[in-house]
Amino acid sequence: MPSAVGPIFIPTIDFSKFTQGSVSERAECCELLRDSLSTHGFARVINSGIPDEDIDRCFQFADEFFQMTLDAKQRIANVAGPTPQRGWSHLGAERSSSLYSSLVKTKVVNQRSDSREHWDQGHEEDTIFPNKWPSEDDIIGFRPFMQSFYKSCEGISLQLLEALELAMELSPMTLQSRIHNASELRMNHYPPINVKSLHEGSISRIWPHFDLGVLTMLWTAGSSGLEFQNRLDTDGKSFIPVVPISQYEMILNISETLQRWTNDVLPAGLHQVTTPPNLKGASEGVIPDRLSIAYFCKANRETSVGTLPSFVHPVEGAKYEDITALEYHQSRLKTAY
Ligand SMILES: O=C(O)CCC(=O)C(=O)O
Ligand SMILES: [Fe+2]
Repeated sequence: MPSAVGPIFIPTIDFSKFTQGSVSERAECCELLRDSLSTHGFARVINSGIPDEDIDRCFQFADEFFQMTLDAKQRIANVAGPTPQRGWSHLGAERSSSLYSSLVKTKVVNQRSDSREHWDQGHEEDTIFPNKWPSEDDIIGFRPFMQSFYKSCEGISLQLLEALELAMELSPMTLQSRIHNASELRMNHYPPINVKSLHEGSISRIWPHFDLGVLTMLWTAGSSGLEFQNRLDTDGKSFIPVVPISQYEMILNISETLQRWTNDVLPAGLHQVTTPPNLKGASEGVIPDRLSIAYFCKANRETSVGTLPSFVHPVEGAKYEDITALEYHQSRLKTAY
């Protein structure tokens, strides 16, 4: 089912064709996924396999979480720095613009901040970087629900990787076997903001950036503002607004690790959250609150994020050196604080 995104058509991919379809539907789904991801850096997916009511519930919890008192949030504050993020990060804590400028080695534009607070959660069995849970008195039922939502996302992310392995004719488990315990679930809250403040240029909801992991699965409850770099544009300066066709649509993007593993065959999708299309030309007005949920499927910490043997170019070799995922993430994250 094609859907319009500005002048560019991005197919909406029905993932149930992969999980429940015939042999030919499965193959077609894998190809659509690979083509959308390799052309645009992202794909639009429906019927991901997460029940709609769980997505609704997760957004309700996100709403409750960010409405907790400042004290309750501060008790579970993330310690800013290069270690995997856990707990609550205050408005503007992470600077996505520095994350990007450090990668492409452009000069950091000072004072560019993100008008966003967020919550990060790791794998339950991660004893090195344990989760920081709010108390049951502050938010009832949050922990068991979020633990089970994380597990559902983990299962879907492995199915998506399996589909990519098939589409790219990789040996089974090439990608899946490299994922274990380091993925992260994030909830973002963007408070209401004046259009004027966004247009002025020092604040964005989130500045253009790449995610660090392998793949990101994102839900935005149908709200707009998310944009991906338009790669079909010759100077690469324009962005494609992504307005979901339903509140359950999942936006899938390629992140830095998969770009490295595939030696740039699947380049990461540059994205940002900014003024929604209907307010682009406005000089006045307030953009309402926005919530999003992102599951960052990440490589196992000890796994190399260097080019995988099957992607090493026969003449030019590997573009990306062997370095563990933990070292890589830490070197990247320290630029964002
Ligand atoms: O809120 C969104 O739509 C995108 C969030 C995002 O890019 C991120 O958390 O890395
Ligand atoms: Fe992102």
